[in-house]
Amino acid sequence: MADLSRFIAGLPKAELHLHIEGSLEPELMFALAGRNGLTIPFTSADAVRAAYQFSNLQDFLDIYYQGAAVLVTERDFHDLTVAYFDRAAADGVKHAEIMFDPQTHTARGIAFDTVMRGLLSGMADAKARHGITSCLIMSFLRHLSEEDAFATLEQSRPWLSHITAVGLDSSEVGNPPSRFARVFAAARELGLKLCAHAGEEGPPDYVREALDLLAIDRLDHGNRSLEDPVLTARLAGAGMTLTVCPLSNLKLRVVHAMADHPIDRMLREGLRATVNSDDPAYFGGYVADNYVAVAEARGLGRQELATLARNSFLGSFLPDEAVAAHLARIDAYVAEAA
Ligand code: HPA
Ligand SMILES: [Zn+2]
Repeated sequence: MADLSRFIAGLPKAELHLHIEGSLEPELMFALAGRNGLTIPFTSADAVRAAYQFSNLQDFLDIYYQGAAVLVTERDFHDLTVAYFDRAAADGVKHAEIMFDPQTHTARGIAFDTVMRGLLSGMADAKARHGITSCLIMSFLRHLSEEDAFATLEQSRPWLSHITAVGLDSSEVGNPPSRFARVFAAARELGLKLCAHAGEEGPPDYVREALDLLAIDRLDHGNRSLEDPVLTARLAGAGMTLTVCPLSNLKLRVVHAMADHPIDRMLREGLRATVNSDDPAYFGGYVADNYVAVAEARGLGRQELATLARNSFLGSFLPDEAVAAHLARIDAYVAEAA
């Protein structure tokens, strides 16, 4: 397995499903709380980690929004972003499309501009230090109203040249994509790409709504699509990218055991599946750990791992020439490793 881990770490990859707030490690959480004069209800970073036991998505979200409350200044968002990229660089990430949740911050009185300045300076730092390219996906919290999402889209207007896509995250069941059809249409009018979490806990119908009512460009998670063969064939036929997050699936009990993870079934069904970390500080691993986890549990070999890495660039919002260049690097890497 050491060989396969080394192969995975060196494999050029894009990360397409990463919530930057979900990369907040407990140590940084404590440091930021101290810097900002805030108290957190834990005595140590280890105690924070010990509390990360979830039985479903909502359990996780409750603790995740609480953790994000230590992010206050532009420097906090910058430091968070730099820490993610330093870790991602070690995992062979060459490009990352990062989700952020402005409403988690603006609801606490943090200015939209503060969030944007911190994230963008961290991304510039990552480009300079590691050569990693990146872009931003502004995600709407689906437990909040359509009106709130529209207000967020309005706030983002001065920053639109720095935002590539919108997303839809938070509590899925009971908050179907249909609630956000109008705000997604407005985002599309503004030239933004569209992503949505669907089929993580929600039924295949939610995935269908994301396709038919939101006209998404990319599907986040999508696991439960497999319950519906017609939907699965449709996703495969459309070349829809699924941003699958194995360790997240395990921690949030979307799968009962990694041995049951459907990543190889997805590939066999012709789905353009990718592997991502979602909220690595909460789910126990960054992107390479996710590749290793499915490789071990499902017996994936180098060819399948390379397919997953190729899919990550094919499913990215990078221009065609950049995608082609990354694919050529993967081919060269696989040939050299053989
Ligand atoms: O996996 C997730 N699902 C929904 N919302 C989220 N916000 C952060 N991570 C997630
Ligand atoms: Zn997610």
